[in-house]
Amino acid sequence: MIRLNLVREGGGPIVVLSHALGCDLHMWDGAAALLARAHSVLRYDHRNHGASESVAGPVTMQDLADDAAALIEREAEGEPVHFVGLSMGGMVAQALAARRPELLKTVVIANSASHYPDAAPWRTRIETVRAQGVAGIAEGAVARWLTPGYVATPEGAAAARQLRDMLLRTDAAGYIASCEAVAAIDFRESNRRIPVPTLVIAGTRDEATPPSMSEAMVAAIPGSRLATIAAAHLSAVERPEAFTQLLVDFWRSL
Ligand SMILES: O=C(O)CC1=CCC(=O)O1
Repeated sequence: MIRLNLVREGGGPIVVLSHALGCDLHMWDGAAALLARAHSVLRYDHRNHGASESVAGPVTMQDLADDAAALIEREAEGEPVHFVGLSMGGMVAQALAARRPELLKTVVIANSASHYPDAAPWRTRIETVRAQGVAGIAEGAVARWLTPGYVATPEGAAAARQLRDMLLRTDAAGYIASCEAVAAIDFRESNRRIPVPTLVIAGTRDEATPPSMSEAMVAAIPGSRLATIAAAHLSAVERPEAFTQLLVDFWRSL
């Protein structure tokens, strides 16, 4: 079993937070503080990210979902959890919900995709990281993550700096392996078999995973709902109050 770094805070129903590519569990600092008022919030670093174990060699999204399943089995001790994944975390959520639904009470897939019709941008990104390290893609990544208007505020500028530092701490080989896993996803069929109540969240200003990708997931996942947030790719960072309110409203509505 891969050793995953985790933080657990608060008390109540368990909410597991799964972060984006090139981030770590601190991506959730704002949202976790709000959720921990009434929930037991468990956030973790994916393998090859943050303070979790680095594993040499290729990785698939199913490997990341298996890591999350092992974590839930150990930490939740049989209690199904609310699983919230953003971007790559949302891809883990899709894999987990199709293969291990018994572990989940609900699933939230935010700013994510079920498939990339064109893998060429991922090949370019991988080549850039091979040549220049993660620093070579840092500026572009942060520009996709937050809206310029938010970054122009003192709070947004601090968030942008924190995210950039997070990305720069990510090991290049682990980042490349994760990009390969992201580029290869195809949940278009398995999403039709997700039996868990599902909320899909789209950022209206998200150019990395535009709202059309969220609409495609909602069309595939039985009974799923779509909500939108006026934010770029890391909606939970830019709008933590709006993001967590959507989660709470969704859970209350069931
Ligand atoms: O890094 C990006 O540009 C967008 C992204 C796709 C999957 C993920 O986690 O982030």
